[in-house]
Amino acid sequence: MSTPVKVAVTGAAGQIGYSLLFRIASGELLGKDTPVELRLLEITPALKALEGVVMELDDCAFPALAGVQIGDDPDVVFDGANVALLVGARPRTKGMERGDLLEANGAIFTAQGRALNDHAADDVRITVTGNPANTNALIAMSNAPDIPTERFSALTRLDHNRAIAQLAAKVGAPVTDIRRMTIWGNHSATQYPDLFHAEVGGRNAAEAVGDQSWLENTFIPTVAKRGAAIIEARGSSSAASAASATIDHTRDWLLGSAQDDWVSMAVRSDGSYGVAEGLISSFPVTTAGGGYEIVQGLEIDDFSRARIDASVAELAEERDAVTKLGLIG
Ligand SMILES: NC(=O)C1=CN([C@@H]2O[C@H](COP(=O)(O)OP(=O)(O)OC[C@H]3O[C@@H](n4cnc5c(N)ncnc54)[C@H](O)[C@@H]3O)[C@@H](O)[C@H]2O)C=CC1
Ligand SMILES: O=C([O-])CC(=O)C(=O)O
Repeated sequence: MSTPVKVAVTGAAGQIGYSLLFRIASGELLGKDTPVELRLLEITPALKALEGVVMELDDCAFPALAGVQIGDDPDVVFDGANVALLVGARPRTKGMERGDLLEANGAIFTAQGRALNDHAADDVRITVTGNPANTNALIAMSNAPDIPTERFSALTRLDHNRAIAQLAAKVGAPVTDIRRMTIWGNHSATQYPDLFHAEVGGRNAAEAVGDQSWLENTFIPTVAKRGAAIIEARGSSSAASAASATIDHTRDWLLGSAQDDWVSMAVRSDGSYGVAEGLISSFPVTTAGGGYEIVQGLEIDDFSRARIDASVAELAEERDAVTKLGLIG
């Protein structure tokens, strides 16, 4: 058997962790033939619960699971990590926006950015799921000067998957018919799910829908506010779907995404589409060989421009707020 890939997961005893760990261990992240060593980080009071989760992982006798280590010290848990899934953070509750978590969760990502910088493997790739995900990724990246900036990403794949599901239901097509969905901007209520470049069975999705009012007044708010709707219905924030999207995002990044399609990832802006350089903003990207490229050359009309700009403005505000808090230099 080859050397196990070390996959670190933070917040491993939480709701998302409870779904995510089992899917990684069963081979859904890296394939059933790639051995995985899990490195699980929690805060000290949650270690006992985490021990219980590890007992359950043992009890699954997953063939690809080569080992599990747990701990509360990121310097130890991240040692040699090839992949880091930063999930651990306080989730929002009813009535909060994700941005309300900036201060509470920001401190976590300074410490974890530093620990990754000093201890992770040279090829580490980092996915931030913990909210506010884009700005937490920015904080981690800013505190890890030795890790190339393109190794940091934040999760907007859940929004992307939600947008696919809503569109598929509207046009009565299977989700497999939908390609080239894009989420632009922040993983927040300002995000812009874009139907003008998406396709249904090869046809432009906005044309296939043929209903600008639905697109504007139903589709965009439904996708953008889906997280709040789940909290309202379930009493706690989305977990299994967030774990599933974390797998989709990271698997596609590591192993490559489908030809003739693209995925949405929040990555460091290089200035593409007028998004201020340095912000972690969601773009359409293609992935191959463990890297990504922002899809270039899409025409952005005034409707889309205004929505992208609004979400990017919010990201700039979040960046300014965490700069004031001293979380980034
Ligand atoms: N980007 C996205 O699409 C989504 C993001 N989320 C976010 O993911 C995060 C986790 O959500 P849940 O698992 O539901 O929350 P949870 O509260 O069930 O679990 C979070 C876990 O993180 C742990 N934790 C807190 N501080 C930590 C630290 N410094 N190091 C390691 N672990 C730490 C907690 O002890 C807890 O076990 C939240 O911020 C939530 O808002 C949730 C859904 C979707
Ligand atoms: O809405 C929340 O707080 C959790 C989340 O990020 C989502 O479900 O998209």
